[in-house]
Amino acid sequence: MDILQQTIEQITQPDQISMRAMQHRLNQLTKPLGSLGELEHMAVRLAGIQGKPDPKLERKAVVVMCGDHGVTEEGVSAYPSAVTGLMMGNFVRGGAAINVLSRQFGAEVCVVDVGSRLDPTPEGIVNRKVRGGTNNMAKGPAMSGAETLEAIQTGIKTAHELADQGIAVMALGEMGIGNTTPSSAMSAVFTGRSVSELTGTGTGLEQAALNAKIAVIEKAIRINKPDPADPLDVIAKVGGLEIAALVGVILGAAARKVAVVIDGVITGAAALAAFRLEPRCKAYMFASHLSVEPAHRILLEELGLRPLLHLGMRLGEGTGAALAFPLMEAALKLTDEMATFADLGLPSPAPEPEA
Ligand SMILES: Cc1cc2ncn([C@H]3O[C@H](COP(=O)(O)O)[C@@H](O)[C@H]3O)c2cc1C
Ligand SMILES: O=C(O)c1cccnc1
Repeated sequence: MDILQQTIEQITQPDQISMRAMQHRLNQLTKPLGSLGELEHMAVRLAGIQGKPDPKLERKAVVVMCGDHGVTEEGVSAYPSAVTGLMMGNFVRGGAAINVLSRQFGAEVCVVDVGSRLDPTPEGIVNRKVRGGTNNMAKGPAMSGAETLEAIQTGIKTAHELADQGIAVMALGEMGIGNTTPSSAMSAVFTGRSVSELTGTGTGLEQAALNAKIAVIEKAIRINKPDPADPLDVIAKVGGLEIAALVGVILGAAARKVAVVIDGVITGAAALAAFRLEPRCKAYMFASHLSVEPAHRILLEELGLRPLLHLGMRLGEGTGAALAFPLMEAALKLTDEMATFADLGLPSPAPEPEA
């Protein structure tokens, strides 16, 4: 059996008993029932994911998957393809936005080269290059089926390595100039919505260039005919290497009972692909923020996930996802440190959980 199938079969439902225990604890705390809103849902979900009534987030990581895109030759990004490699150097030196946020929140940054054009892969970046960039999807499939599987396996392997190191939550990030194009294409194929409704300006295209980007995506879907019912076919034909690797990270993390935080539209497209491969992985996903890219809202709706933050961000790298770390930590700290009604000598306002 291949690694992908094995991983999918390892994904189970979160632990209901731990979730009930956490909900019971929340109900005893000195606050009106349910008044901590999403923070309460997060605490309950983390208990279920970790299978413990007192979940912990001692170690956190941001996984930044990097890949280049052949479709950039169609002028779909406001920036040249070489910026992918330049930013990879920036990640190593600690100067990118994601480095700053990770330092602030005490998270590790794991940068993986799955498919950049940069050669050699700089020291400090995990070299798991499947190939140096995809083919131009406006002319044919972005990748072969074998390359897609290899990139997904890279993500699974990365998730296992991080889980082995004791990482309790993985924020998903990516770097790949042009990658809002495959993300919109995948979103259109998976949801059946129109490309024009889903596609945004990415790094900042002008209106004429946005119209051209929409036409390129429509052409890629027309000529490749990805099968909406076959997520691997969709990723191969109109996806990307780093997007495939992110699908692997999500499935691998879910198999290891580790929470994953979705970032913007690119990680969102990977999340919907992972969900279509195995719906049970959704129980391990958290949505961090709502990106400016129009497809992101549709992707999160399709997944049934509510974003925690609305900051008008459109950066990627895992920056929105990292911002969820302090909120998750706040949720758990509240459940650990708040007094209960019993501490005040008052009766509990909530019924005991069922045995
Ligand atoms: C300097 C710079 C840093 C970035 N960090 C993330 N992205 C983001 O922008 C790219 C996607 O947008 P598009 O599809 O329009 O190219 C991805 O690399 C994404 O991570 C960046 C883009 C730039 C220019
Ligand atoms: O939604 C995102 O994360 C995003 C949007 C534009 C460009 N890069 C990333």
